Amino acid sequence: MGERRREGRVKHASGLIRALSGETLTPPPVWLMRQAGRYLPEYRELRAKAGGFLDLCFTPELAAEVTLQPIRRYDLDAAILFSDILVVPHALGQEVRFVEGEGPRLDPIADRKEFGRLSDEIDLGALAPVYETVSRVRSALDQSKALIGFCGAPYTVATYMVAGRGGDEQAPARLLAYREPELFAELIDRLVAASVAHLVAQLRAGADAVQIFDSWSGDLPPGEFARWSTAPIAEICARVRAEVPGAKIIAFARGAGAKLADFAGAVPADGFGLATSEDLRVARSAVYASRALQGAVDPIALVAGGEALDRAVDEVLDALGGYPMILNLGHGVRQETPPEHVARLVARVRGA
Ligand SMILES: Cc1c2[nH]c(c1CCC(=O)O)Cc1[nH]c(c(CCC(=O)O)c1C)Cc1[nH]c(c(CCC(=O)O)c1C)Cc1[nH]c(c(C)c1CCC(=O)O)C2
Repeated sequence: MGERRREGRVKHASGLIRALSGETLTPPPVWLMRQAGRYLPEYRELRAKAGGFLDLCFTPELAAEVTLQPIRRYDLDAAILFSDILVVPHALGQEVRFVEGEGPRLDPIADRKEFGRLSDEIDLGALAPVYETVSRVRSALDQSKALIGFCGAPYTVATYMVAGRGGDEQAPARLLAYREPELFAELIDRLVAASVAHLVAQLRAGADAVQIFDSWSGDLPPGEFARWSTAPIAEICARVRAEVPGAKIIAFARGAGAKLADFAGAVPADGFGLATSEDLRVARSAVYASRALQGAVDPIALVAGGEALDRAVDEVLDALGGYPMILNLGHGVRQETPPEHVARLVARVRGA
């Protein structure tokens, strides 16, 4: 077989997938949580035409365009599917609305009777436009770039399903977990199964990796964290891999802090996301050296820009460099971020 022909058949792995396979790359691959969104003028323009936020998520042509906007502008190493973690409760039959300027609103699930209204299984047909978006983006994206699919972790999604809203409203879910642990466990199990199905569908549609976002579990005390965050996420990883062997997975338990060592010991993910507040050197020593760490530039340093941003990037590169890493923020890009600061961050990472 000629050299040329062989080359043509080899799929060259992107930097993100190589880092998730345990390679140390200098410079590391870079992408940002919430890299698409309201800080970008081209997003706001398209959003104004799309109607509601969920309409945008469920219109493949537009959702694919929004996914690609930050790649065109910044040449990032990975695109993340434009969707939301709350499409899962939607596909389980819970009413989900996005109220302009206020965030998500759901019909809260406070007791067994309300839990009984949920579907037993996720309706993947209702999410067909999401998987079509994945395959459109994968065809449009250069092979050197990875496409990341995602879901919310069961605990984080449950906080929205129980409270009916976001923000600092995790108390209703925590109360339910203490008062009716069997009911809460059933809700978490329902979400584990739904998350596995949703992630497998994204991987089969062309996603190269998936990230599990646990935005709120960091606040839990260790015993509750082990039960409602670590165990369900570990189960999702194992069940996804049973259906898609070799699937690449990033687990982001935001603000796990000292709980990270046990979390990373129990969760068989390829990479672990770190929040802004983590001590990165402590985190590095707490996780097997072959697993990639991802993070954790302060999104507020990205708003500030200038030399403060350069320093924030350098500190992350110094703390996580020399091992497999992915440069990201410690949480999503904020709406007030000047778009040119993202270009500065990418240039700094690449040593330009
Ligand atoms: C908790 C959570 C949600 N959604 C998500 C999380 C986990 C990560 C985190 O902690 O931020 C995850 C998410 N949400 C969105 C993405 C798309 C991909 C990306 O660019 O990262 C991802 C990965 C788009 C979005 N999801 C949402 C928007 C804004 C919608 C708009 O344009 O009006 C976007 C771009 C809406 C959303 N969706 C959610 C909230 C609380 C809100 C309202 C707050 C806000 O508006 O920022 C739930």
